[in-house]
Parts: sequence; structure tokens; C-alpha cells
Amino acid sequence: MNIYQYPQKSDWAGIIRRPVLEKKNLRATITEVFEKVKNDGDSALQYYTSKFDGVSLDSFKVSQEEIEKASNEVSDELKAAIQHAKKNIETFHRSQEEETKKIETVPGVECWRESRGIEKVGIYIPGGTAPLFSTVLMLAIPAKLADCKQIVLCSPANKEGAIDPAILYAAQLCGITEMFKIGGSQAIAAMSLGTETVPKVYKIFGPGNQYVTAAKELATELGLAIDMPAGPSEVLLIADQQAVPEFCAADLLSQAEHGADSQVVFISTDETVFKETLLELEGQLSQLPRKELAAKAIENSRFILMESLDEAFELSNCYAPEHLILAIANPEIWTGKIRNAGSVFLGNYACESAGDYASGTNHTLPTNGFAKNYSGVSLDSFVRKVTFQKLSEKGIQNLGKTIEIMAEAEGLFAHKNAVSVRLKSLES
Ligand SMILES: NC(=O)c1ccc[n+]([C@@H]2O[C@H](COP(=O)([O-])OP(=O)(O)OC[C@H]3O[C@@H](n4cnc5c(N)ncnc54)[C@H](O)[C@@H]3O)[C@@H](O)[C@H]2O)c1
Ligand SMILES: N[C@H](CO)Cc1c[nH]c[nH+]1
Ligand SMILES: [Zn+2]
Repeated sequence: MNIYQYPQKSDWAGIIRRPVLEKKNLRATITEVFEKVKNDGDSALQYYTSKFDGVSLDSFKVSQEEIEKASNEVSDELKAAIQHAKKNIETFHRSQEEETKKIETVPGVECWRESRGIEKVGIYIPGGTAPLFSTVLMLAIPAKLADCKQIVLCSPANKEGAIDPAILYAAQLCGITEMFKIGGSQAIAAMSLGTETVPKVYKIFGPGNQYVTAAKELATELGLAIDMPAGPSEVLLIADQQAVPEFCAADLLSQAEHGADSQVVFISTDETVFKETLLELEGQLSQLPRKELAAKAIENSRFILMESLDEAFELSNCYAPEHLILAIANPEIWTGKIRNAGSVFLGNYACESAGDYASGTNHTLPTNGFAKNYSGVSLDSFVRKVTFQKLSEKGIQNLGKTIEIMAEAEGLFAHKNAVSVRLKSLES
């Protein structure tokens, strides 16, 4: 456990470093996967599914029969919970729809923009150590709201050669029809390049482990767009004297249990809360079914005592956490200090799991410091904005001279002429 008591600024670079596992051959592995999928299509997918997922599959496409079977296997209680979460996620993402605003910049010149759903999108649903059916809701709901025409879902098969039933249930509930039993970098390669059975898409979404994240990075080099680097989960929690150590420990462990390469950062300005949270953490960790994974993440994590909340926010902005929890008095007063964070949780009752599952916000968020320059997934991620303009006779008369002068100054006389011929036609 890495404990820092009132660290100097010179220690911060070490504190904000993320854990990197198996990075050495990562790029080489991913490049090889893409090459093979490009050359051998489905048979390469078969090869890698057997190699990395330990299962041999003849067909990757999920059949209607499998979808129906999955739906029967999900309990009514879980179905109701998924439907409840879906409603909240839909409500929040629908509220992100933008009304078209037509603006007259000068009389006779109207400008506006309209959203268009990206036609073909791929959504990756992690399934390596846990089947994250909640991620289906986070990606399929905004994709549908954005009116994406083709939505391709990939998720790894389990040892029985099936996708977890809750993933298939959530997908069909959201109206997804094209689902494939493919995981990891081979799934990203398939959606980037296209194979005999997997359609090629324009933009790939979804979180995943380091293989998935590195594969998405490679996909961008092939001209695809991606949502963002959404790798191993992380949380930074700032606590003052009124924080509840039991709650703090639970929140830290909720992200630590994602995987050995996850990281949590705990900053407290209160020594008692700090010590009690560490004790709680030990106790709660020992009770978790995924304690081995969580313990490894805790080894790579950071526990810091700081003098002031101002300093804590400064460090948090340098770290740029995926999730930021403010277990402090009057958290709203402090939000202006936040520059870099994926999603923020205010107050003792805003547990991070609420955003993971059901409050309505999206849980697909930038990790590894990318909250400095990327936003999390939202409705905007699934649309492009197309701009429009309409000029009347009056409009070109009002703007024409300005355009002519600028075009001439750039030495572009055809540009100027496109205006001049119109102005001339209006002279008579
Ligand atoms: N940032 C976010 O928004 C967000 C959201 C949810 C989950 N997550 C993260 O997603 C990750 C999910 O990871 P996961 O592993 O459980 O599932 P995953 O589906 O991302 O990865 C599983 C796949 O990894 C591939 N793989 C495993 N070992 C490999 C190897 N040695 N070489 C090549 N490929 C290999 C396999 O093909 C397998 O199908 C976790 O790190 C979690 O923290 C992030
Ligand atoms: N915490 C993850 C994002 O980093 C999302 C998730 C899904 N299920 C549970 N958690
Ligand atoms: Zn989580």
C-alpha cells in the first residue's frame, strides 16, 4: 500500500503515475492481430478466440434462438432492475438532444446546425473477468437515440461459447440485432476491418482492458473514430472530517475490484478519517469474492494525507481521474475547482456505483489521465453536427463585399468571383 503523509509537490509526479501491466509486447500483439484479421478474416477470429478466450467457435453471430434462451435465463428481478436503469439513462441522454437554433448573423444570412447519427457504429461490451451488461445500456441507448442506422455489438464468449445472458437481454431490450461473440483486440480488429461475418463500422465505442484500449488506438490509425481511451477503471476520492470511512472504503474497493490494473486514489484532509478508512478497507477487502483482483489494484493505489482541500483539488486535476468522489462538506461550493475529471459524485450518498449502473449518467469514461482532453460518452459521441447556411439576395448584398476583399487578399480570385457574379446579377 502506498501511503503518503503530507507529500511535497516534488512527489506528485510519482503519485499520479498509473500502473502499467504487460505493456511490453502489447503493441506487437495488437499489430499481429490486426494483420491476421485483415488477411484471414473469420478464420483469424477463430484462431484468436481459441488462443485468448480458450473457446472454439464455428460461428460468431448470436442467433435469435440464443437471444430468446438468454432472455429466459435472466431473472425477473434483474430484468426489472435493467429496465429501471434503462429508463434513467434514456431520460438523461434524451435531455442532451439539441434543439436546432437558426441564427441570422447579418440580415439575409441564416446559419444553423443539425445532428446526424453516425451511420455504422461498433459497441464493445467487456466480458473478460465480469460480464458488464450495464455497458450495453450505456452505449446502445445513446446510439439508438442518435439514430445510428447500424449498431454492431461484440463481447467475448465465455468458456461455454456463449455471451452472458444479461448482456444479450440488455442488448435486445435496447433494440440491438447484430451481436457477435468476439472479445479483446480481435473484436476491435473485426469491426475496424470487416470480415466475412462482421461488418466494418465507422466509429468504435466501449471500455475494455489494455488490449482493447490499445486496439482502439490502432483502429484510429486506420481512419476509424473512437469514443476515447476508456481503460482500467479508477477513482479518486477526496474526504474531509465529515466523510464516513465505511462509505469511503466501499467506494474505493468498488473500482479496485474491476481488475489488477485498476487504481484508486484516496486523499483525506483529516487524519482520523484517513486511518479509519484504511482499517475499513482491510476489513471490507477480505470479504470480497474478487479480493485477489482488488488486492492487486490496492497495491498499486495511493493513500494520501493532505493539508487542505485546495491542495487536494490541485492534485486531483493533475491526476485527471475517471471518477471523482467528493465526500466533503458542501461539495457544490468546490465544483468550480474541478478542471479534469470524467464524472463527479457529490456528497456522502453519491456512491460511484450509482453512476456505473442506474443514476442516468454514462459510465464509459476516459481513464489514464485522458480526462484532461476527452469527455465521457454522451449523446454527442454518436452524432456528427452538420452545419447549414442560407443566403438571400439581401444576404449576399450585405456580406458580399467582405468576402470579396478577403478572397482577393488570399489570392483566390475564383472565390471572389463566385460572389462578384451574384452581386452583378443583382445590380440591374
Ligand atoms: N473506463 C471505462 O469507462 C470502463 C468501463 C467499464 C469497464 N472498464 C474496464 O474494462 C476492463 C474490462 O476488462 P476485462 O479483461 O474484464 O474484459 P475485456 O472484455 O476488456 O477483455 C477481455 C479480452 O481480453 C483479451 N485478452 C486477455 N488476455 C489477453 C492476452 N494475453 N493477449 C491478448 N488478448 C488478451 C481476450 O481476447 C478477452 O476476450 C476492466 O479493466 C475495467 O476496469 C472501463
Ligand atoms: N466502473 C466502470 C467504469 O469505469 C463501469 C462499471 C460497469 N459495471 C460496473 N462498473
Ligand atoms: Zn465499476
